[in-house]
Amino acid sequence: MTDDKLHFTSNFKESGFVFAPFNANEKAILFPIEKSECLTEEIKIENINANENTFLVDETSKENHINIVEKTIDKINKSELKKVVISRKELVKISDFDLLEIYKKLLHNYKNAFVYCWFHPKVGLWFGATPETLLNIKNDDFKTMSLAGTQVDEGQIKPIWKSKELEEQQLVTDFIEDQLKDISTNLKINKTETIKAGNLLHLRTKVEGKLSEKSDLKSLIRALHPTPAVCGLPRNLAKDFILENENYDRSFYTGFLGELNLDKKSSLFVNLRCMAIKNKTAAIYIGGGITKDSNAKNEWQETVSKSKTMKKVL
Ligand SMILES: C=C(O[C@@H]1C=C(C(=O)O)C=C[C@H]1O)C(=O)O
Repeated sequence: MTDDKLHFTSNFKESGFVFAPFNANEKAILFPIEKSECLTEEIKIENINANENTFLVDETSKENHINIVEKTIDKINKSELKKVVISRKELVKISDFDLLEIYKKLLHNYKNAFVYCWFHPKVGLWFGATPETLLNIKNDDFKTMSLAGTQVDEGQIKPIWKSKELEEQQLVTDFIEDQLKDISTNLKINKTETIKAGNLLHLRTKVEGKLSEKSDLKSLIRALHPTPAVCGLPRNLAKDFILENENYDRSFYTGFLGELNLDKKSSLFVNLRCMAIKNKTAAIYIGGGITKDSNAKNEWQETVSKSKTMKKVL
């Protein structure tokens, strides 16, 4: 960027790079294309040190997370809530911080993720390696996905998914279909498949369609974000529950980021497997979907597994 001012999107008709928070009522930051300089550089990623550090479990965070997950399961059993994504933030001290080294390690380790490093002097420094596309759109043809359900990749040839994960992911697919049916045509829901994201496996269903003439990019983004992959169902109830109970600010985690209206294309990703760096401390953000069939200890373990995506490069 050619200045350090904060710019925001107003209607998603602007061009540039967008960085949007989880809370869709808050403004999305824009690096406007007319104030940006695009440089391309090839990054060599050989000689990557593959040492894995060990990180101690913070027992207080563990207890807090288990408590809030139990409260969420209870709420789901007693209300019309079907799913809520509960997350937490874990602080990790970094001894020798090297921006380029971290970025190279992310690229090296997560070949099929959208790997990014984002900085604004008034907001801070973020890194991520996300497996989830919010939206790819060219002219009016768009692609999105339903991504949910998690298990650790132990090299299993044909992973077996329990009904909890299958149902949880189906909720996301049904939500996406429902949200898109009035603003699109030619909607196609593909077969559900297993994908690998770092040390984890997820269930993914690709969805594609054509944006209706009477609709626009803003309504498409609003229809999708936040999906129940990162928020819950019903969306507004889940969002209120998250804002009241998570006890911390998700800020840009589970928001979205990417290129907006460049050459008639937008490529937006859900901000997952990410961290914000401040004062030699990384704040790693991790969460998971809670349904009536969740087990609080397993949900804690799932966030520990997800945190390894970022810990591996620190
Ligand atoms: C919320 C996160 O991931 C999301 C939740 C998942 C789940 O509950 O199984 C799986 C993939 C993502 O949609 C995260 O990584 O922090």
